[in-house]
Amino acid sequence: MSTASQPDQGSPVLSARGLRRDFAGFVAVKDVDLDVHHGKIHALIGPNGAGKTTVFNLLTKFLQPTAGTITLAGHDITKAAPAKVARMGVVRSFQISATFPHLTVLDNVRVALQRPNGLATQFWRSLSALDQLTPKAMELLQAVGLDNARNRLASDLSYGRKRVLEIATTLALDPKVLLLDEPMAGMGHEDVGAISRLVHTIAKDRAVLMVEHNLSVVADIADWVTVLQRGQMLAAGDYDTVSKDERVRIAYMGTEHE
Ligand SMILES: Nc1ncnc2c1ncn2[C@@H]1O[C@H](COP(=O)(O)OP(=O)(O)OP(=O)(O)O)[C@@H](O)[C@H]1O
Repeated sequence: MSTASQPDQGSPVLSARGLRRDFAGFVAVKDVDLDVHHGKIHALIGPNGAGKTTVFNLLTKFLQPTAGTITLAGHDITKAAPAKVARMGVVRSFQISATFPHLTVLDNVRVALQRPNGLATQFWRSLSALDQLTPKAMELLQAVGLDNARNRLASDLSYGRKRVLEIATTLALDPKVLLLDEPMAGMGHEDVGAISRLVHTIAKDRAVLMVEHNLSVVADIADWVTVLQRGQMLAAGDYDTVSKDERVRIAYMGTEHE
């Protein structure tokens, strides 16, 4: 498709062209082009099995593409290792398991701040070294609205606030591109509103690529939407445009969204 580019946005931070991934002869992702821009939210949507997670894994280099190119700020990262890509600022938010349930909210963020690349927690630093990270950790907790819960154990937080903490630990890595994998999954109505506002705020300072099944959230906050079906791009454009696309309507027909 030729609709990957968003008009008048300047150069994309993260860009993929002709992305393809085969698994033992099965083509999970084919001919995918997408651009993720600073200050914008790009949503990747599509029915189950459409290839969204595979695209995420390709962009973060957890999977090597069978074909295609990926560039970050103009540098070709197609063959770069996951740790390098993370160090260059492409950070994927893993789900709640990325936080430590028996640490406090503050300690979770302090530990995240001492990680060099977000892929592994290194050995613990001394307490005094962690103390130096407290002001920055508090700044992050304030930004996401968790400062009043700083001394609570992560395991005691509500589901929605655990997701917020998880986002805070991801922000500790100061990503240029933040990839969010279904940030609203399992959320109640109130939490969806809060996380949507948070993602919207976060995207002011970075590029966000988000896989999200909740289409009203996509309608509210996504600047650009790519629709995948059976591994291929079905449509790309702003939400109004893609939601009116007959092929997209058919792809979603029979689901709760249409
Ligand atoms: N490691 C793998 N080996 C073989 N097939 C795979 C592998 N990973 C993904 N697939 C297949 O690739 C296709 C796309 O899967 P993927 O998980 O990327 O879709 P998705 O859009 O994220 O789906 P969902 O919304 O259900 O999470 C599916 O048919 C899946 O079975």
